[in-house]
Amino acid sequence: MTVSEQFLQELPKCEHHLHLEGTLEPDLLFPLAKRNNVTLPDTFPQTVEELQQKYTQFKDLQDFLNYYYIGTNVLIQEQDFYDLAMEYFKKVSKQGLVHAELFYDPQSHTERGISLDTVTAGFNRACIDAQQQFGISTRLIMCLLRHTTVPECLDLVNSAKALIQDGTIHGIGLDSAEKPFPPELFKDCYSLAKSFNPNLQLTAHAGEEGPATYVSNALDHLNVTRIDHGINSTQDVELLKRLANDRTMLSVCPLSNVKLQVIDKVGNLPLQQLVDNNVPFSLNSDDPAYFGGYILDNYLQVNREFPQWDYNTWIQIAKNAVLGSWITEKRQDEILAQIDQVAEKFM
Ligand code: HPA
Ligand SMILES: [Zn+2]
Repeated sequence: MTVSEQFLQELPKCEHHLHLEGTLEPDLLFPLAKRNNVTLPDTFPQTVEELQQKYTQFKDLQDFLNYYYIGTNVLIQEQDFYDLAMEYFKKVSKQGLVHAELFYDPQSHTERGISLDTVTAGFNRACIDAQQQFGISTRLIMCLLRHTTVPECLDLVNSAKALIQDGTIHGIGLDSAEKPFPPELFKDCYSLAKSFNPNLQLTAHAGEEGPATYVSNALDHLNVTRIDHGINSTQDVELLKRLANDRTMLSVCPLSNVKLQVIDKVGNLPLQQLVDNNVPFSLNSDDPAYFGGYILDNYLQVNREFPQWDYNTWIQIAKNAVLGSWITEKRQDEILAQIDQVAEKFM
């Protein structure tokens, strides 16, 4: 028996794996290119329809990233970053999202001469407005691009010192092409960032295309307390026990995994194995403009392909997402109470 879609719509949801640059829909990309006089490469699709067609399938993570980084070129002014994030908040405010922890990739902008402060100011202003207008609480997570060099990442961390110290940047993440760049390469970058603020939270993409050892190495060498994707953790039973014991949450991205051909269908994700091993995970959209769905779409597809999950299973997933969020106990209690209210209504 599947649960009702109305229940999943109303269930208070927390998102932990969302790249703000990955919310750039084709129908915003082209107007921004025009507004900022940015010429896209000749080989890039020239219309919204052609671009949407391209987004129906990617060969792998790198194929997607090639489009993703071209897309970032249209973001120039502080207002562009604000508009981008606000479009995302408007959409997910209608999908039951109550809390969002948001990645952004400063190096994809600083390499084009756009300052870290411009990018962060635009995104942060949108976060403040999202709280006011939609009641969505937020955290910003600055990602290091693993295809760049360690000295470049150290420079970024140093330039972010004040933003890390004042908490504007709440966490550090690690993204981009995974397999050639194992997590331990970035050990010094993580420890430097943490030295700026002991309350800084740490996470990293691992075990998306890379093996389970990348997940263990991220835990051992980067001291992360969360793993992004992490689905290949299921290759290692001892690792699953460790994740369960330490309550290390995996931020899983079902539609992304299918679009990047990490898995052939959502139903083949090892989610039942995670449930059975008591490994906490949340369901997320990753780069929704590219992967064909926002957070609710991910919940709905998982429900269709895991029809054995009942209301209790879904409520536990929603609660694990709250408990894995980097928020105060007060905010956790608020969201947990909202979940109980919805549970009462449907069960
Ligand atoms: O899914 C992803 N994986 C790695 N890097 C990324 N950068 C944006 N999205 C992703
Ligand atoms: Zn990601």
